[in-house]
Amino acid sequence: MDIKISNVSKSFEKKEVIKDITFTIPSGEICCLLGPSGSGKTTLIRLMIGAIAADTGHIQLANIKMPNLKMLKKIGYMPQNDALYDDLSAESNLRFFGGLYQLSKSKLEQRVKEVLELVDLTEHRKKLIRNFSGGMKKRLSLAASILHQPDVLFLDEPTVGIDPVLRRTIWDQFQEIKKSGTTIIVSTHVMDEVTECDKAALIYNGSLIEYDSVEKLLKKTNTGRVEELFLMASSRGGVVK
Ligand SMILES: Nc1ncnc2c1ncn2[C@@H]1O[C@H](COP(=O)(O)OP(=O)(O)OP(=O)(O)O)[C@@H](O)[C@H]1O
Repeated sequence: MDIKISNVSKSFEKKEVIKDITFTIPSGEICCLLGPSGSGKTTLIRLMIGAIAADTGHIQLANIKMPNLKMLKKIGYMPQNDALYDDLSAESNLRFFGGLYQLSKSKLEQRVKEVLELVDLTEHRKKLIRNFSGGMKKRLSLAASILHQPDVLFLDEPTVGIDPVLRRTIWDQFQEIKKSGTTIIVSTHVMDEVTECDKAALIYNGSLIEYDSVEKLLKKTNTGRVEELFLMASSRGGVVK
């Protein structure tokens, strides 16, 4: 499912936090959103999933204008802060989310089993979330976001607080999900994650300052190093043409 963002602007309390952004994410690609804290990445994701509406411009997922309730079943969203129920077990959390997506009972049980295996939490499925570590919560959030096999998956800083070994495992899972044709949008501050992506959108102070394949963006830098992309995203003046 491709995503077209056309001249989108959004203000909160008269402060414009997304400024006339236009770009298209092709179907089946992984696109990362890079930018310093407060640059507007989460707001852009919330606009794309239809959680909030743009003030001007529009967003289309597979040619359907957002927000659109019917699209919810096709979207997976892993928020920055885990939206899990502390007093429920891992599998009860998944069943709850599966109910929201209106999966049939048999499909739900099959998917709960599959996603728990994928994120390596099968043996912890009966544990309450309040007894989970941060990394386990992240993995369960990921499992919840892919339970209904979405066509497009939005991941807001999915590996914050996760050790490098687990991060590698999680990225292997993203690459597997991509192979099934799912489009993935991920916001990140982690250097090595950028090279896992097909394209990168550099966002600074609510504006899109660069959008291209990671390969081409790296060629535009002086050093060819990912660090420089972060510097580009952190300072408009740092853009190398
Ligand atoms: N609901 C809201 N009401 C008012 N201001 C908001 C709201 N949501 C976001 N903002 C403001 O919009 C700007 C962009 O925030 P956003 O969370 O999108 O940035 P971000 O790039 O995701 O940051 P981070 O990397 O720290 O998560 C910030 O100045 C933030 O304070």
